Amino acid sequence: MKPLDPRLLRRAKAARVFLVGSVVIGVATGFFIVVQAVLLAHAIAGVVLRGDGVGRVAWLLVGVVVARAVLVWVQEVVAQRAAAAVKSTLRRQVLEHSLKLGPAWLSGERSSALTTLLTKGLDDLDPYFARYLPQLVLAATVPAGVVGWMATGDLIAAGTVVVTLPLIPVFMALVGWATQAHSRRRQHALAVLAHHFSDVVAGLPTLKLFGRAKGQVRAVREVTDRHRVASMKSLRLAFLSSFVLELLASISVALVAVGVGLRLIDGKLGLETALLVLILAPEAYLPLRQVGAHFHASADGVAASEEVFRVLETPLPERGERTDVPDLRVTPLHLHDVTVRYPGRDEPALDGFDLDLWPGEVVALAGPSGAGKSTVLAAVLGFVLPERGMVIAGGSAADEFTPEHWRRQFAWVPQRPGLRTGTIADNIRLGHPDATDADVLRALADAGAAELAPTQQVGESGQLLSGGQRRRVALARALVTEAPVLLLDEPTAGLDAEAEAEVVSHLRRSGRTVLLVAHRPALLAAADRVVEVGQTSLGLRPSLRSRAGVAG
Ligand SMILES: Nc1ncnc2c1ncn2[C@@H]1O[C@H](COP(=O)(O)OP(=O)(O)OP(=O)(O)O)[C@@H](O)[C@H]1O
Repeated sequence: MKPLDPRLLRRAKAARVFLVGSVVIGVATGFFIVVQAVLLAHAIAGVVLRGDGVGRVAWLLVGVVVARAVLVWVQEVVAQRAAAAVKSTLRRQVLEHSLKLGPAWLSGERSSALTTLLTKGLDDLDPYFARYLPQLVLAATVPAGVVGWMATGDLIAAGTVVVTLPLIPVFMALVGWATQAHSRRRQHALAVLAHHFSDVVAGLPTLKLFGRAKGQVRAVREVTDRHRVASMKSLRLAFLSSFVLELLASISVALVAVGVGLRLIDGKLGLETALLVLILAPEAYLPLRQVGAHFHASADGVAASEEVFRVLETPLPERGERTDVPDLRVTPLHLHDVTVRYPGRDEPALDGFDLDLWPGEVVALAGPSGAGKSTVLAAVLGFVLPERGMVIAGGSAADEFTPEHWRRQFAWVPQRPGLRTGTIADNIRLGHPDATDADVLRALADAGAAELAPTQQVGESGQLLSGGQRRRVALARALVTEAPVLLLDEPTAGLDAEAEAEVVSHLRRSGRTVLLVAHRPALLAAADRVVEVGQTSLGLRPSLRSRAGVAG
C-alpha cells in the first residue's frame, strides 16, 4: 500500500489543497516543538545552575502550548472538511462514470458491493485524512527539524537518531505489505457479506415459500464469520505492529539518553544542551510512531479508494463528439452486420444481425429466449458496442455522436423498468418534466392504464404496483416523451387481451417508429414486420417488402 496514492491527489482537488495546508501546519508544528524544547531546557538549566526565576519563560511556554493547540485544531477542521470534499468528489465521479459505462457494465458489477463501496467503504477515508495524512506530513517535517537542531548541540546524539530513525519506516513498510493483503481480504469479505445479505433479503419471500428461509441463517452466519475473522486478523496485526514500533522507538530514545548521560558525567556536554537533546529525542520518533498507529485505521479507506479507482479507470467506450444526430422522424435506421459479445462470453449474443427500420414502421423482434432480442435494443441505444458491424442513421455511424444526443431520439422501456419512489405522475414526468396533468392522463390511457390515478404512490422500486402496472407506467413514461423512436421490450407482458389491443392500436396510431420485442401473438400480428433474431430469415409483410428494399 502506497503511503499516498497520487491518483487521490489527481482526482480530488480538495486532497491537494489539504496536503499543502498540512505541510504548512507540519512545518509550523516542527518549529514550535523546537522552541518549546529550547525554552524548557533553558528554564530548567537556569533554575538548577543559576537559580533564575521562571516567570518570563513560563509565559512564553504557555504561548507555545496555545499555538500548538491552535495548530492541532486547525489541522482537525481542515482534515474533516477535506475528507468530506474528497468523499463527495469520488462518489460523484464514480456515479458519473458508472452512468457513462451504462447498464451493460453495471450488470457485470455487484450492485450491493458498489453501494457498500460508495457508502461505508468511502467513509473509511475519514481516518486517512483526519489522522494518517497529517501524521505522514509531520513525520516528513518534524524529525528533520528536530534532528537538525539537535546536531547544533550534540552531534553524537543527532547521529544516533539518524541511524535508528530509518528502522521505523523500514519496519512500517514491512507491516504495510502484510496489512494490504489483509485490508483487501476484509474489504472483499464485507462486499460478499453485503451482497449475500441483500440477496437473501430480496429473495426472502421465495425462500419462505419453499421452506428454506431458516437454512439461510447458517449461510449468513458463515459469511459474517468470515468478515469477523478478517477484521480480527487486521486488529491483531495492528496491535502487534504498534507494540513493536513503540518498542523500537523506546529503545532508540534510551540509546540516546544513555549516551547523553555518560557525556554529561564526563563533562563533555553542558546541562542545558543535554536537557535539550533529551527533550527533543522522543519528539523525533513520535510522528513516525504515530504514522504506524494511524496506518491501520486508514488502511480500509485506502483499500476502498483503490476499488474506486478500479471503477474510474475502466475505459469508457469510444464515442464521437458530434451533436447533429439525424432526425429519426424522417431518417431510417440501419443495423448492419451487428455482432455483440458480452465480456467473459465465448459465444456472441448477437451474430451478424441486419435490420432496416423505416420511419413510422412498427417492427417486432421475435425469437427464442436468449436469442439476443434485448441485445438488439441495447446496441441501438449504444449500451453495448458491437465488436463488428454498426448502427447507422443518415449515413453516419451511431458512435460518431455523443451518447446523450443520440439517445434523445429514443424512448426505451426495458424488460424490468425501474421506477423511483414518488407518485405515478412523478415517474411519468421523468420522460417529459414539463408534461401537463392532461399529458400524463393521456399517456396513461395510451399505455392501457387509464384506471391508474396519477397521484398514486408507487413505493420503492414500484413495489406498491403489480408487475403489469409497473410496466404500463413505464410505457406511459416512454409515450409522454417526444422521442421519434420507441424501443419496447415486451411492453404488453402482464396486460390482459383488451388492454393489449388498446396499447397496440395506440402505438400504430401514434405514427412513431416502434421497435419492440414480442412473444405474444397479438403483438406480433399488429407489427408491420416481424424480424426473427438468431435466424437470418426476415418475415416481411408483402406491402413492406419493397419499402425495406428486400428482394423476394
Ligand atoms: N450483461 C450481460 N452479460 C453477459 N451476457 C449477457 C448479458 N446480457 C445478456 N447476455 C447474454 O446474451 C444472450 C442474449 O441475451 P438477450 O437478453 O439479448 O436475449 P433475449 O432474446 O432478449 O432473451 P429473452 O427473450 O429471454 O428476454 C443470452 O445468452 C444472455 O445470457
